Amino acid sequence: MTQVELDEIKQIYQEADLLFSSEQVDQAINHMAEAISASLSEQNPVVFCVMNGGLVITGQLLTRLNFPLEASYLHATRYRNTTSGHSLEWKVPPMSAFRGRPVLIVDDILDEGHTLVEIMDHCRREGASAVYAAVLIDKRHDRKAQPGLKAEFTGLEIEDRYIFGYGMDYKGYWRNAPGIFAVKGL
Ligand SMILES: O=P(O)(O)OC[C@H]1O[C@H](OP(=O)(O)OP(=O)(O)O)[C@H](O)[C@@H]1O
Ligand SMILES: Nc1nc2[nH]cnc2c(=O)[nH]1
Repeated sequence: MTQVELDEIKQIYQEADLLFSSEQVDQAINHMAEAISASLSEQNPVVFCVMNGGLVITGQLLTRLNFPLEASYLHATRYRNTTSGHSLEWKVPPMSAFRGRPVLIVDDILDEGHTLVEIMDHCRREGASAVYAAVLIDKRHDRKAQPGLKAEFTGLEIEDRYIFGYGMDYKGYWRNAPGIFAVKGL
């Protein structure tokens, strides 16, 4: 990456709109953890982090889930560090056995939802006894892969803008941003 490109990355952060502070996100994650615990604490689930974007929300959720579960990951990408979606590319299939067990898929964002639908279908085909999804963010628009598509557990809803922070990237950067930010003009 050139200095000019790195300067653009810094400028994106400086000019971005803060949609949710880290305190607000923290509260939302607490609520998600309570709802997930109420549904799954007796189910012995396998929890899959969807890399890369799911990294932060999965880590922050896991320490709030105080019941027996196994944590693992899978890696699928549709945006490939750009700001528009393509077909889903599987980089790593689910890395733990889950046949006959409930599965919880954890990701940062349900945007159009093609990513989650494909991952959940895959888990069902491979024999999960039930498949649940938890997403930190649900984006409000009418381009969902299926009308009315929702995750079982959702942290926050946002307007239809391109966002970064808490695992979500801008051109591969700012997954570490401590809040949910919208890119100026997008
Ligand atoms: O609902 P959709 O429109 O399918 O988009 C949501 C997906 O897009 C992002 O992943 P991305 O493909 O950018 O890969 P990443 O996890 O490496 O950022 C995000 O982490 C979700 O997995
Ligand atoms: N970083 C990021 N990734 C996404 N994947 C789908 N929608 C988005 C978004 O708004 N931001």
